[in-house]
Amino acid sequence: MEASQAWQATLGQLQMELPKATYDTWVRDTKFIKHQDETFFIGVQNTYARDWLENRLTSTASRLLTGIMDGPQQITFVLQSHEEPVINREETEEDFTPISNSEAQGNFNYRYSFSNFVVGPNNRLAHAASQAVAENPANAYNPLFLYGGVGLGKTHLLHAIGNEITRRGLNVLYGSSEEFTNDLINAIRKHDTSSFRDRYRKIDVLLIDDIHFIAGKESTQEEFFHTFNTLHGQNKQIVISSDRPPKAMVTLEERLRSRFEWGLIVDIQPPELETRLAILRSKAEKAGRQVDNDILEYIARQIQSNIRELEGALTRVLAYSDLSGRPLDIDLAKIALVDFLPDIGTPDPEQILETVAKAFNLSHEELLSRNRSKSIALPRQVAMYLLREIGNESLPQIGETLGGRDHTTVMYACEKVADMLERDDHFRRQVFQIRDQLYSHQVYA
Ligand SMILES: Nc1ncnc2c1ncn2[C@@H]1O[C@H](COP(=O)(O)OP(=O)(O)OP(=O)(O)O)[C@@H](O)[C@H]1O
Repeated sequence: MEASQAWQATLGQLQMELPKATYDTWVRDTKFIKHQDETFFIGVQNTYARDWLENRLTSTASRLLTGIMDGPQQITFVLQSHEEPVINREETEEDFTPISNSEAQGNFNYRYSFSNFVVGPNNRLAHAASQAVAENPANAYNPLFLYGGVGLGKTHLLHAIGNEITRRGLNVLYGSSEEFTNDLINAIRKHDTSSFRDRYRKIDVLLIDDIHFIAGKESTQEEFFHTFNTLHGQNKQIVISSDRPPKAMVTLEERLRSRFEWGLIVDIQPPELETRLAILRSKAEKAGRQVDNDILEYIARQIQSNIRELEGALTRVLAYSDLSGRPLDIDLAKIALVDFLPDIGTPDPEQILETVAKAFNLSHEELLSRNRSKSIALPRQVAMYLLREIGNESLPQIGETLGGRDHTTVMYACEKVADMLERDDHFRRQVFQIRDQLYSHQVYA
C-alpha cells in the first residue's frame, strides 16, 4: 500500500517536471504492480513506452522513489501484455484516431468535462464559447481559437467539447498539431496522402490541440490550410488551442493566421486566488479527501500560474500525509512543498534581472537606477518580487542586488506586487510570462 502511494507521489512530481505531452504520452498510463526487494515493478502498456521509460526515466524515477521511501530503490518497467496494442508502426493505420459515436466516451478523457471545469473570471469566456460550440457546432463560432499559458485548461476544454459533441452523434477528430504533422509525414512516406486527406476532411468537428507546434513547418501549414478550408467550406466546426494568439505566432503563414482570426479568439488567463482555491476544493472532493481551507489556501498561494502544478501540489501534500502517517496540517503541507521545484533549479539573480528588464524593454542599468517613474519603478518591484519568490533571496540580499536598497523597500515592493497580481489580470499575465520564461530556461537548459 505504502509503495503504491509512493508511486502516486512520484507521478505527481513527474507531472510537474515533464512537459505535458511527454507525461501524457509515456507516464500517465503506467500502473504500480508490486514492490519487492527494494524494487518497484511498474506496468506499461506497450514496448515503445517501456523502451522510452527505461532509457529516459529510470534514474529520475528511482531517485524520486529513493527520496520518498527513505532508502535506495530500483525500478523495473514491465510490459502488461494484455494491453499490448498494434506494434508495427509502419502498418498502423491511424495514429490520430477518428472518434466514431460508439467509442466516443472511450477516446476522450471522461475526466475532462464541462461539469468539472471550474469557472472563474480568468476562463469564463473560454468556457462559455466552448460550451456554445459544443451545443451548436459550426453555428456559434467557427473556428474557435483558445489560447493561454501552460496548464490552464485548454486541453480540458477541447476534450469537454469532444465528449459533448460525440454524445450528439457527430464524428470528431482530436489530436495535437504534432500528431497532425506525424500523420502527414507517415502518409507522404507511404505514398498515401489521399487516405490522410479522407481521414481529416470527412469529419464533422476537428479539434486541434497545441497548434503552435505547427509554426515554422511549411508543408504542414500548407496541408493544414487545405484541411481548414475544406472543413470550413463544408460548414464543419474547427476548434484550435495554442499557447499564444495567432498574431504572436511569428512563423505562421499569413493566410493561415487570417483564417484563425475568422471566428472567435479567446484567451485563458492564469486563475486568481479564488478560482485556484475552488479548483483545489473540487479536486480534493473528487479524491474523497477532507482538506482544511488553510492548507488549500497555502497551496493556492504557492502555485499561481499553472493548474497542472496546482493539482500536482495537492497530490503531493496528500501523499506525504498518507506516507508519513502524519495529520494533514499546514506544517506538513509546508514540508511537502518545500522542495516543490528544486529539481527545476533556481534561476540566478542576474538571470531574473535580465529577463525582467527585457520583458519591460528596459536596460539593466535603468532597472538598478534611482529613477522613480512608474514605468521603471514597477518593473523594479517585479524584479524584487521574483527575486524573493523564485530566486529565494532574503530581503537584504534583494536590496543589495538592486543597487543598495533598504529591506523595507523590498518588502513593500513584494507586498504591492503580490496584491496587484490578485487584482490585475493583465499584470498577472505579464508577470507569469516572465516567471514561465525563467523556469523554461531551467527546465529545458
Ligand atoms: N478550470 C479548471 N477546472 C478544473 N480543472 C482544471 C481547470 N483548468 C485546468 N484544469 C486541470 O488542469 C490540468 C491541466 O489542464 P490542461 O491539460 O487542459 O492544460 P493546457 O492548457 O492544455 O496545458 P498545455 O499548454 O500544457 O497543453 C488538467 O488536469 C485539467 O483538468
